[in-house]
Amino acid sequence: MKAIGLVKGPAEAPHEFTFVTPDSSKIKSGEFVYYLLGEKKVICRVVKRSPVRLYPTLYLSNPEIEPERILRILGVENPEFELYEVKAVIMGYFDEKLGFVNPRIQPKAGQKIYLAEREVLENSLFRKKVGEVGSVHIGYLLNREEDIPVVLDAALLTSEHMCILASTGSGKSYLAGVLAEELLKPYNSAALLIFDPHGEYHTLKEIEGLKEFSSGSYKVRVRIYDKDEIKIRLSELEYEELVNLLPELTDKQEALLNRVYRDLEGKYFTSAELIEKIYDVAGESDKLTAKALEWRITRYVKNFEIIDDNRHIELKELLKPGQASVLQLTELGDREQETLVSVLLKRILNARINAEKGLKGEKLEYPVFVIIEEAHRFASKEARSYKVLRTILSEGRKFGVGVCLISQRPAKIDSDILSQCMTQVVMRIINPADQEYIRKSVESIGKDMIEELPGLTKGQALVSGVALNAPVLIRVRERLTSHGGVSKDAPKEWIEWTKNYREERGIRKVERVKLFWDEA
Ligand SMILES: Nc1ncnc2c1ncn2[C@@H]1O[C@H](COP(=O)(O)OP(=O)(O)OP(=O)(O)O)[C@@H](O)[C@H]1O
Repeated sequence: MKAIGLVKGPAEAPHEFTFVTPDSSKIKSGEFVYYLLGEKKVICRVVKRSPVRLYPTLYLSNPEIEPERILRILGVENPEFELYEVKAVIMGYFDEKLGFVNPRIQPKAGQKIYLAEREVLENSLFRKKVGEVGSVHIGYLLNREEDIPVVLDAALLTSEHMCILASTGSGKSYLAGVLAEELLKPYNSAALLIFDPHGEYHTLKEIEGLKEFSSGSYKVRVRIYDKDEIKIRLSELEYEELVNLLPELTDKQEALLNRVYRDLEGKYFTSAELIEKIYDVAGESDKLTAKALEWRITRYVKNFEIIDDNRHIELKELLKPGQASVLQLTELGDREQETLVSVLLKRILNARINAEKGLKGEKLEYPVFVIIEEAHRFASKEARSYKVLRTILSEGRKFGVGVCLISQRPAKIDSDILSQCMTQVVMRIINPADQEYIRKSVESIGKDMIEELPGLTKGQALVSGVALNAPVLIRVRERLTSHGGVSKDAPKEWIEWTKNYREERGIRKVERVKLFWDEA
C-alpha cells in the first residue's frame, strides 16, 4: 500500500476534498482512490486534476535539454517537480448490505491518499464477477493499464431498461454486440430481440459456432429475419395505426372506420372481411364513403408488404431463452418500421401480462429483452411507436419486458422515456445540446461526468446506473463475433468492383501496338 498523495483540504461541496500528488502518480479524472478511516477504506472518485506547480518556462526553453537535468544541475534532489491538485468526491466505504456509506467525515489535511487496489474495486464497484450467473462483462476500467473487468448485473440491466447514447461512429453498435454476446452466454441464456434498421447484427450468427456459447445441453441460436419473414396481421393494428397508414381520410371516412373498428376490436379479420363490414355498417346511405374507404384500404394497406391478412411472426418462435432474433428492417420504409415496432412490442407486453396474470390469450412465460437501434426514431413524441414504448418503459419492468435504447440523437428521445432507462452507457458526445439533455434526463450523471464525454474516444464509455454500484469509465471489451457495422473501405470496394467488371466483360489490358519507330 503506497500513498500517492496527501490531503490538502476541503473543496467547495461537503463531500469533496482536494489532495496534492506528483505527476508520476498519473492520476486522471474517473480514477478511484481512498483514505483510511480506522480500518475502513473510504473510496473517492477523482473528478478534476489541475497543475499547482509546473516547470518554469525558462527550464523548457531548449528542447534538447530535459528540465529534470536542469534541476539536477541546480542541485535539486527530487526530480518530481510537477505537482497536481486533484479534486475527489467521497463515495464512502463499501458495505456488503448497504453499498457505499458516506462516513460524513472529511480526511484531515496531510492524510495519505492511496490508489484503490484491483480487489477493492472489483468488490465495491460491481455486483457480479466475470462468468457468474447474471453477469455481463462489457469491458475494462479505462484508467488502468491492467485489465480490471467491468461487470454489470444482467438482472437489473434487463429489467430496469438501459440506454446507449453517443455520437455517430463512437462504437454504440459494437458495444451492443458485446452486450448481446454476454446475454447469450450460458450463464444468462437470454430471450433477446433486436430491431436492426441498418443490418448490423447478422454477424451475431457466428455465436452458434463458438465454444463460449455452449455448455451441456445449452445451445444458443441466432435467427435473422429478413423482410419476407417479417409480417404483422392486419387485425393486430389498432385503429390509430390503421388510420396512420391511410392518408387524407375525410371526417366521414374516419367516423365510419372508427365505428367498424369498435365492432371488430379484439377479433381476427382479413382485409376482405374489414371491407365487407364497412359496407354493412355504412348501409345504402353511406355507400360512397364505404367505397372511398375500400379504395384506400386496397391501395395503401395492401402496399405495405409487412401487413398480411393471416400470417404474423409467432412470438414463441421469435423469443425463446438462449435465442437472439434479429429483425432486419433495412428494406422497410419509416412508416412500416414504426408500425412494426409498435405492433410487436404491444403484443410482447400483452403476452407477458397474460402470462404473469394468468389471463387468456397469447402468452410468453419468460422475461424478454429488446434492443432498439436508432431509438430516437421510435421513442420521439411524434413516432407511431411512442405510446407503447412509454408504457413499456414505465411498466415493462413489472412484467419482465426490458428495453435497451440506442441512439446518436438523445435529445430527440422523449425525456420521460429516457429517464426510465436505469442503466446508462454514454460514449463520446460532442453536441452540447445532447450533453445538456443527457444531464437533465439522466439523474445519475453529474456535471463533472458530462465534462468527460467529449474527451472519450472510440470504444470508451461512461457507465452508470443500477446495474453497478458507482459510475465508471470503461474501454469496451473485444467482440467474440465480428462487427456487422464496420465502416466501408470505399477505395478497396471501388478497385474490387472495377476488377470484377473488367473480368466479367473479358476486358483485358490492351497492349499498345508497336509502331515502326518503336523498333528503331
Ligand atoms: N471497442 C471497439 N473496439 C474496436 N473497434 C471498435 C470499437 N468500437 C467501435 N469500433 C469500430 O468503430 C467503428 C464504428 O463503430 P460502431 O459501428 O459501433 O459505431 P456507432 O456508434 O454504432 O455508429 P453509427 O451511429 O454510425 O451506427 C466500427 O468500424 C467498429 O468496428
